[in-house]
Amino acid sequence: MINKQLQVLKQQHALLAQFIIRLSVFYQGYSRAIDEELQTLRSHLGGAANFALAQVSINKLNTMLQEDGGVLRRFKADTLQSVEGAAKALLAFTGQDSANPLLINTISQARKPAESLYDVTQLCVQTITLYSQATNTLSAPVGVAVKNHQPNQLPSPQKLLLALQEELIQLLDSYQNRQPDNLELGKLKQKVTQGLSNEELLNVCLTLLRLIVKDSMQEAIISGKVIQSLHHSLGNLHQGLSQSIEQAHLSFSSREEDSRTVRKALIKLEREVAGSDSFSALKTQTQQQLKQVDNALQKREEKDRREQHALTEQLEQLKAQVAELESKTRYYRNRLARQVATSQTDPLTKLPNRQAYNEHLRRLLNDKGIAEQSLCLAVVDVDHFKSINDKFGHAAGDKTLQVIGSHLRQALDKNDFIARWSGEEFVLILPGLNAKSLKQKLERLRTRLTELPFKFKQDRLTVTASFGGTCIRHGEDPDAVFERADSLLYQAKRAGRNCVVTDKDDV
Ligand SMILES: Nc1nc2c(ncn2[C@@H]2O[C@H](COP(=O)(O)OP(=O)(O)OP(=O)(O)O)[C@@H](O)[C@H]2O)c(=O)[nH]1
Repeated sequence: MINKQLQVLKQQHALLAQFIIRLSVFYQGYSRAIDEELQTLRSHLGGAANFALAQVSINKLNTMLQEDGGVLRRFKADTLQSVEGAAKALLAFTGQDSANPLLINTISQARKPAESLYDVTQLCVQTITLYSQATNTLSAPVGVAVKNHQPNQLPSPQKLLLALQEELIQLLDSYQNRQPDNLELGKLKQKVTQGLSNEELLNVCLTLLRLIVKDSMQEAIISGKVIQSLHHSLGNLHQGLSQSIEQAHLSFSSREEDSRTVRKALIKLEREVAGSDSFSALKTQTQQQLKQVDNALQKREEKDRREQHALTEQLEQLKAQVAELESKTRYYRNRLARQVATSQTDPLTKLPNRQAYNEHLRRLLNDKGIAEQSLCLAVVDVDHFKSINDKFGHAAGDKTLQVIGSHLRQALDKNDFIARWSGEEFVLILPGLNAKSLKQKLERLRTRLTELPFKFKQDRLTVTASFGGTCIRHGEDPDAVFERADSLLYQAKRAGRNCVVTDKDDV
């Protein structure tokens, strides 16, 4: 019986020793004091076991674990709070899509009390993953960064870089349009579209800036020359006119002088007639005086002829100078008109650009007649456009944009306005519509677009677009209207694309 009891005790002792070894392995490295105490306990229980000392050691361990339990609970709560804070900061800083399941899961888990340390560790790992996703997105080259369509939730640095990229492409396009043989511009555009690191992007900005400065200097020199030449022509014209006026004065004085001579001869004749008593003497004197008058009149006639000739010549000269001036101002006016047209036209699609859109909308809003009727705005964005570029090349993408742009323009009414906003995005200004007719009109445009027969290499493809449309409210800021239309477009994208979302739609 005692043997059996001894046997059981030995087994329990071995089990306890094994448990303590496992516990030591588990806790190894957690706390030096606990590590050492567990080692002491193991030595008390090994060989000829000393249970009294083992009990002392167990009591010490008990107290240590109790204290550590409290520390651990506080640590767990603090860590959960930090994880939640970090996830929220991540959301606010990078504007990560709030629909990101990992982010939502992390925030909601961090709000609950953790069951174990493993939960906390897992949460920390999740948060680190989110951070690394965010830093990857932020440091991705601009061209390959995925465009987030929710305008208000775009990560700000990324939003900035995308906007910069779009601006650069537009600028490069307009310069390429003016300087089609400039190979450097072509290369720069290719680089920007393919995606650049921040440093490369800065270099492109710098190159473009130099180009713009050079161009403006040239423009200034040309304008200076034109103004100088206009000034010169005006000077000539002024001189010619002054000469004509001076000539007219001289001619007037000389005419007066001649008239005086004739008048004198006539008075003299009159006196001689009155004082003469001999008919033959009177005849002789009269003949002499008349000869003098005739001479004076002949001289006058001759002078008149000369003056007439000089005047005609001067007038011819003035006419030529005025014609030259006219042609110079016409040239300069046309040049300016061309510059304005170029600066307001998108070089790829030949549609009005963003600047033209801003001016057109401002004009409409200031025009009382139009402002009183309903004015609507729509933003159109080609769906999955990137995949066209990726599959068929950038040139095919360009062609697609040209076809879509010209198709949309043709499908619009006379008073409607279309501009290329940027990339694959167009903006429409549609007067005289209400919410219902706006929706119908956009639906018609959307359907007609899907019917366009696109052929890429051998593939026949349907290209679709998403539409966001809204009516301008009285006195509303144009930027706010655009933002609203853009966020409706975003809803259309989220609803699966190839659809129209207007103000009162529930998606
Ligand atoms: N060929 C060409 N591509 C352009 C031009 N401007 C912008 N892009 C490209 O258009 C693509 C737009 O891609 P995303 O913003 O991801 O949009 P998407 O692929 O249309 O997708 P969703 O809008 O979400 O349906 C980017 O790859 C740009 O590089 C351009 O003038 N010509």
